[in-house]
Amino acid sequence: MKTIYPDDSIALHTDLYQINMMKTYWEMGRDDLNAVFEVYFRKMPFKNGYAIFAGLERVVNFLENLSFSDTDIAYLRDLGIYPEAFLDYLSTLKFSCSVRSAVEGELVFNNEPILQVEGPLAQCQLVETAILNIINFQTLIATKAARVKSVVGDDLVMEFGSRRAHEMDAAIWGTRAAYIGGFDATSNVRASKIFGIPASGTHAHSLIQSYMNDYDGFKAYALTHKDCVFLVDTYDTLKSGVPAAIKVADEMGDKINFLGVRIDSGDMAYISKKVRKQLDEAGYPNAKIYASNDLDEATILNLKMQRAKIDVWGVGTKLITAFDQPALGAVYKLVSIEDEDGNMMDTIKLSNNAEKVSTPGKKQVWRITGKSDGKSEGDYITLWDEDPRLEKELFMFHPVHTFINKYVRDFDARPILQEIFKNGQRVYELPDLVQIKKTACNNLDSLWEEYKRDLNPQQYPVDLSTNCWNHKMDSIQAVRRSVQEM
Ligand SMILES: Nc1ncnc2c1ncn2[C@@H]1O[C@H](COP(=O)(O)OP(=O)(O)OP(=O)(O)O)[C@@H](O)[C@H]1O
Ligand SMILES: O=P(O)(O)OC[C@H]1O[C@H](OP(=O)(O)OP(=O)(O)O)[C@H](O)[C@@H]1O
Ligand SMILES: O=C(O)c1cccnc1
Repeated sequence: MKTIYPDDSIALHTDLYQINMMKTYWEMGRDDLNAVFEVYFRKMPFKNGYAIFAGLERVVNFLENLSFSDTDIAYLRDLGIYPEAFLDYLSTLKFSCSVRSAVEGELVFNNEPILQVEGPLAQCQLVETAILNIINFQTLIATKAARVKSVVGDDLVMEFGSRRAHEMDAAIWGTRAAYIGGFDATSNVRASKIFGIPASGTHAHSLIQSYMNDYDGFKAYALTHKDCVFLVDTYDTLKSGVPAAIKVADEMGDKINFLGVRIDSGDMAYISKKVRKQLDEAGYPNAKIYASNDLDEATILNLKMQRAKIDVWGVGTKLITAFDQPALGAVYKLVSIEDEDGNMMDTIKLSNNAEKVSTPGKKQVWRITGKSDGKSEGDYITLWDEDPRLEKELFMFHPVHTFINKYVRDFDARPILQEIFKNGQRVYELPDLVQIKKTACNNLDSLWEEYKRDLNPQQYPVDLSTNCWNHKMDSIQAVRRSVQEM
């Protein structure tokens, strides 16, 4: 019979193979070797020109609470594959790694480290799954949200996705990521309570259906609420919904704030123009038109092109499920490991595809901006102990097509990976969510327009320092030699 374990700690939020590798490391006396792993993704999500990093707060929560509970150990014992001494080792395990990461709201790009974990090999291995789980999802949704925000401009955009999200965690953390990426409010009350995101909402078709007609439904809502946005498309938007909304607004006068109407079906360009006219003619030029119905950045842009008279956008399914690209594909790779003599040995993963060959060694990413205009020149990946701020001139070149290159002078260089944990102790204070949202917005301001456009943006340069590039070439040669010698 299945054993019931009364609690659900998060230490087991990992893949079984991580624990199996931990066992190998532990039995072979390698669990404490110092290791460096880096997180990066290979392709820009949605073919976008940038991604917005999100998820660090949850990663921090996870790492700060990382320890195996009694029932975790009991469960692992019940699997019958781990000896008692190994279970004892797990039960006393305390997170002692150092973590460096991009901060939330930072712009990040493909093929650069966005988070780095350094510490005992076994621990680094254990945390991979949760870190990727969190960063992959939240960064994806923040980026999708930024794409939507880029087309709505100054219009308000509300997150409506909870009912279609991939379960409750995705609704909550996806909403937070959407807020970071530029959304203004959410319909999810719990996300609003937890994170302080403004809550916002209209009403559903069921309210109108329960009264069997628009007028009675709107009237009932108006008698029970000050702020009113009426959903006008249940039966017939132009013949019934909007006239009923106007009638109720007229009757209620100052007793309500008639904020506007929502349309949720039909040709929203055509209908919104007609609705605008009806509202204006009835003396409600300030009543806003809200729209929802499977919206995404492409549909919104198209509706704007058709001069749809929509003021507020509700976006659910296609945002929260990252409909057109359901996974970011970030990976977590070992880049350096201590040998038996205590020296750090950098590691590489080869591939026939040049873009897929990993870059060995512990690295830092520097955002290079022009001193005069603060605009981005590109990202510059160095080995950890290099500091481009000490250089007068940088030679920046494409890591695969090296003939694409430039010299940069009069630049500022800002390190992207910040110290978050030092030997298991958090040294980074988590910023307020509003501050994170502002950071994302300011970062986007410093990015040239050509990287920000929705369709076919220019590829943002992510270059390797000469030292980093030489080190990679030497490592490739060394591996090839050792393979030939076998
Ligand atoms: N003028 C428009 N231009 C481009 N896309 C639009 C326009 N109007 C609506 N859409 C989008 O077209 C998609 C489908 O709309 P469609 O009218 O087929 O469905 P619907 O109105 O929801 O149908 P139903 O009446 O059964 O609810 C939605 O994603 C909607 O956002
Ligand atoms: O289309 P999305 O971007 O996912 O936005 C959320 C959708 O959820 C609601 O529809 P639903 O049919 O679930 O409920 P309703 O009865 O309120 O229309 C709402 O009317 C939106 O259409
Ligand atoms: O408040 C709304 O209008 C709303 C909320 C969730 C989903 N769709 C619409």
